[in-house]
Amino acid sequence: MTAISIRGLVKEYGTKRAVDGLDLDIGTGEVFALLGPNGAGKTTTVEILEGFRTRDSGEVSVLGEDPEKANRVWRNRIGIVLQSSAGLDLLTPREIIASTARTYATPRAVDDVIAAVGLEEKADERIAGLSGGQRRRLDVGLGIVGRPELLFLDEPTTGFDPQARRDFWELIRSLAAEGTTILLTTHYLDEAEQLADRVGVIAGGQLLALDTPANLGGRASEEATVSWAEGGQRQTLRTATPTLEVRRLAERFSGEVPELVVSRPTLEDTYLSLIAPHVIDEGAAHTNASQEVMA
Ligand SMILES: Nc1ncnc2c1ncn2[C@@H]1O[C@H](COP(=O)(O)OP(=O)(O)OP(=O)(O)O)[C@@H](O)[C@H]1O
Repeated sequence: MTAISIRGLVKEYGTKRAVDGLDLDIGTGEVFALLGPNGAGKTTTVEILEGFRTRDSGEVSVLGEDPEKANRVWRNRIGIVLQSSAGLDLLTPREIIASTARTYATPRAVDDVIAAVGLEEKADERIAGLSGGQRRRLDVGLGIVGRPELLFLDEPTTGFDPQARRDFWELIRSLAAEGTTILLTTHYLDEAEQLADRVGVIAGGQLLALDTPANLGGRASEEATVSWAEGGQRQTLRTATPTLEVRRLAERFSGEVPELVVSRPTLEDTYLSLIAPHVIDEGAAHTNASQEVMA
C-alpha cells in the first residue's frame, strides 16, 4: 500500500528548477524523513504533496488523489503542522484545540490532544504566555486533532529543548504505532535516525540517496575505526573486522585496552559526504564528527 507516489516531479520558479525529476514512493504507515541542505527543494516538494503549490510536470498521488484536484474530504484525511497558533494570543490552547476539533467529523478528544503534546499545565492559559517550544507543540496538537492518516511535519522540533524533543519523538512513535503515515523534514540527523523507517536525501531538487538510516550510503558496511592509547600516543587503525582487532589488542594488553574507542561513520558523516558536491559552503560539508562507541 502506497500513501504517497511521486513520478518525474518537476517544479520551476522562473529559470530555477527547484524540483528536478523526483521519483519517490512512501508506504502506508511509514515514517519517512526528507533530508537536504537549504534550498534542496524539500518545502517545494512537501507543499506540492499538501496541495498548496502546483507542479510543472510529473505525476503525484497522495492517499490515492492528485493533491491539485483534491477536495475537502481528502484534506480532512491529512494533517499539516502549520504555525496555526500565531496571532491567537488571547485564546487558550484548550479553546483553539476544541474549535479546531469541531471542524472534523471524528476528532480526537481535546484532553487527549493536550496530553499527547504535553500541554496539560498550559491548557487554560493564554497562548500569549507560551514559550516558542510550547507554541510549536500546540501547532503539532492542531495537526493531529483530526486523526490524520497522513501527517506532514516540516522541521517540527526546531526551537525545542532536549527534553521536549524526546517527548515529541515519543508522540511521533505513538502516532506511527497507531498506523499514521508521517512525512518529516528535518535538519537534525539524530531526529531522522530516531524516527524514520527510511530517509531520502535530496539536493538540487534530485534524490541522491534513499535507504534506512542504518544503511544510507552503504554506512552499515563501512570500515570501523579502532583507536587506543599506547606509548603516550593515540593509535588508530581502520578495519572491516573491529571485533577481531579488539580481541588482539585485549590479548596484547592482557586485559583492559587503554582509552579504547571503536567508531563508525555517523548518519551525519554519511549525509555530509553525500551532499558535499552540492553544497557551496565547502567548509561546512567537511565536518567529520564520528560517533564514538566505547567497546
Ligand atoms: N516562491 C518561490 N519563488 C521563487 N523561488 C523559490 C520559491 N520557493 C522556493 N524557491 C527556490 O527554490 C529552491 C528550493 O526551495 P525550497 O524552499 O523548496 O528548499 P528547502 O529544501 O525547503 O530549503 P530549506 O531547508 O532552506 O527550507 C530554492 O532555490 C529557493 O530559493
